[in-house]
Amino acid sequence: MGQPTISIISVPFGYGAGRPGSEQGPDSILKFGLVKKLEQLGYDVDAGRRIQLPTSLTPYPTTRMKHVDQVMAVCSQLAREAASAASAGSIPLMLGGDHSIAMGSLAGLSRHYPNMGVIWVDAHSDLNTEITSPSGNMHGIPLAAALGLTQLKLTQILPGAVQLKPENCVIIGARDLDRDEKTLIRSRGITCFTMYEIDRLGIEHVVQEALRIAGTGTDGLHVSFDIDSVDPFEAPGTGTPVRGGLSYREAHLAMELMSESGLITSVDMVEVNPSLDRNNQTSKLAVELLGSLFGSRIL
Ligand SMILES: NC(=[NH2+])NCCC[C@H](N)C(=O)O
Ligand SMILES: [Mn+2]
Ligand SMILES: [Mn+2]
Repeated sequence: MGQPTISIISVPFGYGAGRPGSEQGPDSILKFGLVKKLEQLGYDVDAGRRIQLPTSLTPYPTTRMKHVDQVMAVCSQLAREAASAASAGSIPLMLGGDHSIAMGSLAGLSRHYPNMGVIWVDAHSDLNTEITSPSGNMHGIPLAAALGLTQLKLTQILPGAVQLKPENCVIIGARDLDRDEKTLIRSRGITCFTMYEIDRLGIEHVVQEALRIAGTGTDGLHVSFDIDSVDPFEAPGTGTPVRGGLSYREAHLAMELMSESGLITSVDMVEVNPSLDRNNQTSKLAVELLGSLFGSRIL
């Protein structure tokens, strides 16, 4: 049986973050050999899709949030690409860019997988709203938006998009949550394996649980991987680093286990910021981790 096609969608967009540089993420990840790595694993790779910020933008109602029009324009285009790649039967792999682009991924994918599960690997929960965001940065709201908790709706990004159900959504690696995010996690019953649970239960148990929760009774399983989930010692090239993150092996094992499940239907790799990196360590790590997620093994 042949491997499916992986459709890489580059999203060189960083206005959702508080500091520039993540727009260089896709080119850097590609430069460090992602396509070759995936081809060696036996996939057909289509790496030609690239989302650009259009020159004319539809103005959206202004809120405290920064660059909403730009985020919406990019996410709308991305949503169309992701939906078309998924309906063509391939695995969409979105290279960010900051994490606001996940709203585009999820809007598009949800049209193809209306009962989708999501595993959100991140130091943060990205569950702020236009009201609660302490920063006004759009990369702090995408999970809340996908759950229908923000004023901005996925259907404004792509007609026909379907919002996520909280019971199909699991966060792994959290260690920097804002007060209102904590309240939301509890009140909506979102499963959140913080670093505390990872320390106590081990990453294997946590990932197996996540796969069970987000992968049971769902019709697709999306992994949204924010590189800041990994400890800044291993992944310094990111805009909002937080100490106490996943170790190098924990991150790889999480990817290996998700790969072995055979459940993953789409992936975001976001928040790689080459301008903050040390010797391209973070871009190279992103390539390696995607290798593990798509079947690379030690032996
Ligand atoms: N995708 C990210 N790196 N998000 C960081 C969010 C930080 C903070 N919670 C905020 O809303 O501003
Ligand atoms: Mn994030
Ligand atoms: Mn983050």
